[in-house]
Amino acid sequence: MQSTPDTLTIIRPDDWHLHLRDGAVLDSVVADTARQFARAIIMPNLKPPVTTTELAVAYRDRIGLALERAGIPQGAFTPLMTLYLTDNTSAAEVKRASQSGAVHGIKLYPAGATTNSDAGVTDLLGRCAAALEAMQVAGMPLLVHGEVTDPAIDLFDREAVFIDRVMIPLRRAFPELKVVFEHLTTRDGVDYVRQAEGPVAATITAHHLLYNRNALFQGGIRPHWYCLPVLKREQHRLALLEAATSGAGRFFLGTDSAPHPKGLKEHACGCAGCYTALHAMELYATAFDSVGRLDALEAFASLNGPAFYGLPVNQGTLTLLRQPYRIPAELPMAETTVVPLAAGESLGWKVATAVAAACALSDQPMHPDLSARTKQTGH
Ligand SMILES: NC(=O)N[C@@H](CC(=O)O)C(=O)O
Ligand SMILES: [Zn+2]
Ligand SMILES: [Zn+2]
Repeated sequence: MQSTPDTLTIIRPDDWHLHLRDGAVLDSVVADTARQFARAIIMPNLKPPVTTTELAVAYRDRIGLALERAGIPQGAFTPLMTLYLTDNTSAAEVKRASQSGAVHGIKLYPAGATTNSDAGVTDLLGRCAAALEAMQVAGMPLLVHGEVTDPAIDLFDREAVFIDRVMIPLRRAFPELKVVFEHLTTRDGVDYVRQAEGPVAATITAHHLLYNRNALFQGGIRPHWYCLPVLKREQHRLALLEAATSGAGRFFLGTDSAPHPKGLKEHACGCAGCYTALHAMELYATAFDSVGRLDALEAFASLNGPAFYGLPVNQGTLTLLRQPYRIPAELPMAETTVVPLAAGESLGWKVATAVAAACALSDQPMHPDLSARTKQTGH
C-alpha cells in the first residue's frame, strides 16, 4: 500500500460476491466490474440457476465473450464461478465442480429468501448432507445467504435467527467445512463470525457500511436502497464498519452488486438489489475514510479474500484519488436502464488507474468502446 493525503494505491482488489446477470446487460455489468476488480465470485442465481459444473463453465464462457466485446484485455479479469445448491445437488456434482478448477464455491439460498431463490434449499442438513460432506472433503467453500425464510420471523431479525437455526447446527455437523457468511448485516453476524471455530469468513457490502435503514425512508420510500438482507439499524452498521476496518482476516469485500431494471425497482413490489459495480471502490474508500482507516482498505479488498479462498494475491495496483466524484443518475444497459446506488450524490474518492492498470497487465491498449462508456458514465 502507498498513500499520500490525497492518493491511495492498493494491490488490485477482488469482489467476493457479485451478480453479473446474463444476456444483454452482461456486457455493461462485466465492464463496470473489470474496471476495478481483477476477479469476482460470480453468483449463480440466474433463471434457471447454475446448478451444474457444465452450466457454470458455459456461463463462464459467456462472460468471457462479454469481456471481449467490452474490450477488457485477456487475463485482466477472471470470473470465479459458483454453483447453486439445491436439495438435489449430489456428491458427484461437488466432486466434478471441485476438479473443474472453474468453480470456487457453492451457494446456499434458503428457498424463497431472495431474488431468484425459488429453487433453493428447503432443509439444509436434512437434504444436503451428502453434498456438504463432499464439499468439506474437497475444501469447496459453502457461500451462504444467511437469512431464515420463516414468515413468522421479523424481516430485520432473519440474519440473527439464521445463526441459531442454521449456522450453529451446520458448523457442528461439518466443522471443517469452509463457510462464507455472505453480505453480513448485523452486529450478531459480526460477533458470530469473529468467535466461530473453524474456517468461517464473511463478505461485507459497501452499502451496509455506508447506510442504515433510515436510508430506505429518507424523504419518502426509496427503492434503490432496498436489498436483501435489508439495511439495519445504525448500531449494526457501526459493528460492520468496525469489523471491516479491523484488519481481521475473516472479513473481506463482496459488493453484492445486483442490477435490476429501473422499472422493476420503482414498482409497487420493487426488486431487492443495489447496483454498485460501477463505483464500488469509491463507496468502500468513502466508508473507510469516514473512520480514518484507509490504511485497512487493502487487507479488506485485496488480501483477506484470496487468503481464505487459497488463491494468489493479484498483481497490479488500483489507485484512488481524493477527488469529488458525482455518481451518474442512471446507466443505460442494453435495452434497459439501471439506477446506481446513491445516484446523483457525490463521493470524496475516485478510482484513477483501474483501466490503465488492467491494460498494463496485458500490454494492450484500452478499447475505444470502453473509453466511450467511461466518459458517458462519468468514470
Ligand atoms: N442482494 C439482493 O438484494 N439481491 C440479489 C440476491 C441476493 O444476494 O440475495 C439479487 O440477485 O438481486
Ligand atoms: Zn443474498
Ligand atoms: Zn447477492
